[in-house]
Amino acid sequence: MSRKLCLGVIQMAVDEQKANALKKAVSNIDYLSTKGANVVVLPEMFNCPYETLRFPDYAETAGGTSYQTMAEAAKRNGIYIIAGSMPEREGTKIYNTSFIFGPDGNCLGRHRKMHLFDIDIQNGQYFMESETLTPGNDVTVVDTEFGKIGVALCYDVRFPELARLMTEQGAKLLIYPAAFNMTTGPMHWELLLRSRAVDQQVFTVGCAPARQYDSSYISYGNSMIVSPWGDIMGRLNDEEGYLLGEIDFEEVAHVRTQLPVITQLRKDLYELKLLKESL
Ligand SMILES: NC(=O)CC(=O)C(=O)O
Repeated sequence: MSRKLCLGVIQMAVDEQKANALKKAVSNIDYLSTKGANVVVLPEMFNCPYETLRFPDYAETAGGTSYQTMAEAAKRNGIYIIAGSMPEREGTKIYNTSFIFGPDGNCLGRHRKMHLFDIDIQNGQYFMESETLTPGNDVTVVDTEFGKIGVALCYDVRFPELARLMTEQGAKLLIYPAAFNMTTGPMHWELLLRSRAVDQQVFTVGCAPARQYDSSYISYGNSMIVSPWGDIMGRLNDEEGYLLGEIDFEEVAHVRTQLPVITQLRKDLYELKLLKESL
């Protein structure tokens, strides 16, 4: 019998001063830990403006200041931290990376955004992450005392294949640190998080920065937690704030027993294959 998990979701505004962003993230983490959170999630690029040309300036190697600050916060509070994402430098490459820390402060896993956000919408949002970023190649599922958690980033939520691969690896909660915008957010954010929850029969979580109208990329906000039935368990608006939600992993089995789409997959007719284990 698994224990219920108390999930904390932090929707914070971006601060261009990295030291301030880290301070704000830590004080929110500490606060949610006092409220009982076992797992705390931060938004995509929580320590950096969401602008491709600034990623190189803000990038750090794994083990850098931002990484250490998150590891220490996890250990001090004895909780799991899904550290949103940050620009990660390795050699000449920069990735959009989410580091995941356990209650002992050790890094349990790392997700490098697999699908880069390269879009150009008429009269709407333009963004080209590939101008400065390299995509990751690995599916990320980490084991916790509560059960397995899958982590992917923002645009990754649009790819049901990745959600299915995480689910096939046993994830019952899919966490997406993200930063949808004012073009795609109103159209697709809720739809995608609820779709991934329903098609994989898992909990899904989207954690976004708060909306700032004076920034070059305006986040939609609306961080939310969705149940395996597709119900919205908690949702913020556009301002800074947090969500606390109870995640009962037993609920996944409960839903799948009543509506057994996962076991009804026609694997005799089609399959989804991971072609490369790791690059
Ligand atoms: N910012 C993203 O990666 C994705 C996004 O905003 C969208 O898919 O829309």
